[in-house]
Amino acid sequence: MPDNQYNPTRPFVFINAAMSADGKIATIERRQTRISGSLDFDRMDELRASSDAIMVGIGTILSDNPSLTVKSPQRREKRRAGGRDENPVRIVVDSLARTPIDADIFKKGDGRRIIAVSKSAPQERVEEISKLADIITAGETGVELKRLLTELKARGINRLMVEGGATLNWGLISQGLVDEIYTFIGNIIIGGRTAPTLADGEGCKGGFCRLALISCEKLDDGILVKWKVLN
Ligand SMILES: NC(=O)c1ccc[n+]([C@@H]2O[C@H](COP(=O)([O-])OP(=O)(O)OC[C@H]3O[C@@H](n4cnc5c(N)ncnc54)[C@H](O)[C@@H]3O)[C@@H](O)[C@H]2O)c1
Ligand SMILES: Nc1nc(=O)c(N)c(NC[C@H](O)[C@H](O)[C@H](O)COP(=O)(O)O)[nH]1
Repeated sequence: MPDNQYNPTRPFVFINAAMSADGKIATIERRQTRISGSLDFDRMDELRASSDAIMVGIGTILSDNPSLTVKSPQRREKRRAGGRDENPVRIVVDSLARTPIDADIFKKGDGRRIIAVSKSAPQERVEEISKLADIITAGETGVELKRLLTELKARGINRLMVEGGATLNWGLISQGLVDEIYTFIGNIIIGGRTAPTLADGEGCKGGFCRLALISCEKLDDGILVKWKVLN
């Protein structure tokens, strides 16, 4: 799998997501729904194990409370044998430092965590979280994603997996900061006008983000589609 080590300013960035046949990644209540089958979860685990870091938005932490750990003991062992932590660095884009201190990303698994905040984050929350994670401050009110990625590259992160959600995906795609997108499309319809999709945010007003198809294959009871982002 390619790494854009030729890009000196940011890591190779790919988004991995599961969506329903109607393009939703969760319900209107933003409740997590099982879309993937076991083969897709295993593929996702391999992607986690092959990445230097995994990034999510605070919305995903608050609704799903993911641990973002590598599940397979063999894959964790392989990472350790290669001199790396058994889990990739876990990163939350969290402008106001709202990540709960009892979140599973802190409670489960070994490895480093980074919480990316803005200058508007309350100081006492930042201090509390800094006991559990490194803090990167980038931006005045929201996290400046381009600056954050530059900082991550400087810290040795060359391959970054993004696991949503809809707002963070949009932020990265709309700023031309994504190299590839992998979507598992499952055999359910979720529906709902306000249910999150792969990319929400403001939406394109002109100039759409163009993609080139890398591959498309049947997996579990759905399909896995891989795209290269042309920008
Ligand atoms: N099916 C899947 O593969 C999958 C994966 C992850 C999440 N989800 C779903 O996505 C939903 C969460 O998505 P969401 O859109 O509510 O939240 P999100 O996870 O995308 O987090 C968005 C938040 O990140 C913060 N942020 C700071 N700076 C930002 C910037 N520059 N750009 C974008 N965001 C920035 C903001 O507080 C923003 O509200 C949940 O329902 C979850 O279940 C599904
Ligand atoms: N790939 C994927 N398929 C799904 O069917 C689904 N519902 C999610 N939802 C996103 C969720 O936030 C995480 O991807 C993990 O599924 C959480 O579990 P972890 O404790 O981190 O392993 N993701």
